[in-house]
Amino acid sequence: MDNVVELNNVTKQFKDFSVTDLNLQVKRGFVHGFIGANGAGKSTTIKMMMNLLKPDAGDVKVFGLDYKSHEKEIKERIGFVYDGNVFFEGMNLKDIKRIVAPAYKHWDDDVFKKYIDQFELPLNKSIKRFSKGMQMKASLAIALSHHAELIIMDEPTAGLDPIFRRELLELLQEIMIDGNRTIFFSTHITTDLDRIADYIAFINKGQLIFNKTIHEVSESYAIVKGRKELLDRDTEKAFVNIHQSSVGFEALTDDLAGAENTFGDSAVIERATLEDIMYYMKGGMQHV
Ligand SMILES: Nc1ncnc2c1ncn2[C@@H]1O[C@H](COP(=O)(O)OP(=O)(O)OP(=O)(O)O)[C@@H](O)[C@H]1O
Repeated sequence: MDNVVELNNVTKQFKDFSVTDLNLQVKRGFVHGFIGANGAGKSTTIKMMMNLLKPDAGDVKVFGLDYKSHEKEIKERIGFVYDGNVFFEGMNLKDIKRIVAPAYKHWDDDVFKKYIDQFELPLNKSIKRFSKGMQMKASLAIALSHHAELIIMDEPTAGLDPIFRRELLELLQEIMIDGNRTIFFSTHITTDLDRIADYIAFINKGQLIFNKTIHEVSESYAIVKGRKELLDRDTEKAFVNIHQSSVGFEALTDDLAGAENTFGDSAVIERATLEDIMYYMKGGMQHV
């Protein structure tokens, strides 16, 4: 199984924040969700994947190639989707197509037309008058029209209404059917991932906490709830983080089987959602 993206020991240092020694592989043919709280380093990481930001150390490989000698080839094979000012402000989709199409070897006018119709996008309206959802659709239509093998999206569902969010997720599922495409997208709306992601990478304060299949995540992480007496030096080792009250505790474990062994029926053990994991990982020891 080959990796379409490989980040090896990647570090980027800003004044008050750093992404540190990041190792991340994205496998071909899967939907990979990238989660983390606000400011965790998702956009910074994605920008390094896109060569919009240079790492201070480590290396980035996309399709097994590096940007130094293969930038054009890599960019041709990636569709980068985000809602910001992707295009020149005053332009409409017709103008943009005229400029963008010749830049891609595999541009397909029929596919472009198909998505413009499907997304009900006006060709003659200035992009700056598009809503957030329309900008996202326009950006996605372009990525799909040049047959991008890897679609990278930075927060594609943020700020979208629930109906369009669901439509977008369905569309992403549809475009995965041929088996050769890969989607990597960041989000903090973790419920989106339950629907479509195969892999989840979780970044916290600039450090990668895990990169696992969604199945592995649900087989390893759990919330344990019980009486305070159950906690001692040994049993506490099972937990990533514990929230205590005067009588009881709730804690996150990354070793579901171990916790079941330790606590048996004396505690309530529930599968942890991605939101639970993000929440418990955010701080140090806390009290409820
Ligand atoms: N060019 C820059 N110079 C200095 N600091 C930066 C720069 N870009 C990002 N940062 C800082 O890096 C941190 C991580 O930002 P980043 O945008 O990667 O987070 P994020 O996980 O994408 O967050 P969000 O979900 O809020 O978009 C933030 O504290 C941000 O202020």
